[in-house]
Amino acid sequence: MTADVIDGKALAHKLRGEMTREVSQLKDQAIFPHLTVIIVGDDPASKSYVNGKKKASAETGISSDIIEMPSSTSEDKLLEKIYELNSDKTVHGILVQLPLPVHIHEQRIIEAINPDKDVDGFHPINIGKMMTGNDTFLPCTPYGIITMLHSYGIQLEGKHAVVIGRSNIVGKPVGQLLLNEHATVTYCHSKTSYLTSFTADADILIVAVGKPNVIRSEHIKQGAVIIDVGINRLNDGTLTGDVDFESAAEKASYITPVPKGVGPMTITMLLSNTIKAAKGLSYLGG
Ligand SMILES: Nc1nc(=O)c2c([nH]1)NC[C@@H]1CN(c3ccc(C(=O)N[C@@H](CCC(=O)O)C(=O)O)cc3)C=[N+]21
Repeated sequence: MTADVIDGKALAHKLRGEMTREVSQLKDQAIFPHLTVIIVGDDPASKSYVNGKKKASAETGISSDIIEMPSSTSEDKLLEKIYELNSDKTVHGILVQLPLPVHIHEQRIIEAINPDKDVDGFHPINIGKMMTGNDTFLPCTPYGIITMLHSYGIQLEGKHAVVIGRSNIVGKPVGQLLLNEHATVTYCHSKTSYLTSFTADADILIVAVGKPNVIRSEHIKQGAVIIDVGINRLNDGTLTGDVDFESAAEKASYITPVPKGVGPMTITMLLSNTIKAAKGLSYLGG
């Protein structure tokens, strides 16, 4: 068997086309969706992601601005900026690019963002709503993964979904969303013993480790769906995932590539959340 390749880029393109039409309708009602991205420091990878977000926003008719702050910025200074954006009625979405410099307490920053503008879906109020299955801003990468699976008609109900990785931005929330879709979910991580005993039973395998080639053909079940969330930049500049694509594709039924898999979907769901914010989702009003 050779897997069907899930084309995240093409799906992202299609969804962005639909969003472009929605944004233009909002503009007719004098609503101008606007996203503000804050980037602290000058990590080249972060800068490149932020530029991707700006470009995708512009293509969809969403205006955006990037606030660049030096890596020496104090936590108080960053909080002040967030409070200012929280009360700015022209700003619908606020995204603080992660990771932040070590002297800034990440959780304190996330909690300072108005949950109604939290287009990353990282605020504890929004995480709580996601966990209880209520309408909210879903974290972009997990939301993109679920959207991909739905769009390819992949059944989740009753399936064994195995998530490798337990970060707050990918592993934990993607497992929760799969559970909400009635999958049976197993979380694996760096301390898991006998990893292959779990991966070999996975109908759906989500790999979010951050190391190339951690999953290969021998880890997976015939016909499994493989979602590769890894983004690893090799010394020669090429981008690669966490999965050995060639060998895994021989056994899988579906597989996502890197690049052009999960990455473009992440940005697309950020745009979707920004549109939702502009339409005025209220965490009190529901
Ligand atoms: N507050 C916050 N929110 C985030 O959503 C967030 C973040 N911080 N920090 C970093 C990660 C990473 N991330 C990516 C988004 C798109 C691609 C993407 O589009 N990748 C392209 C390739 C891009 C390239 O070639 O560099 C692809 O996979 O095809 C990658 C990575 C969002 N993140």
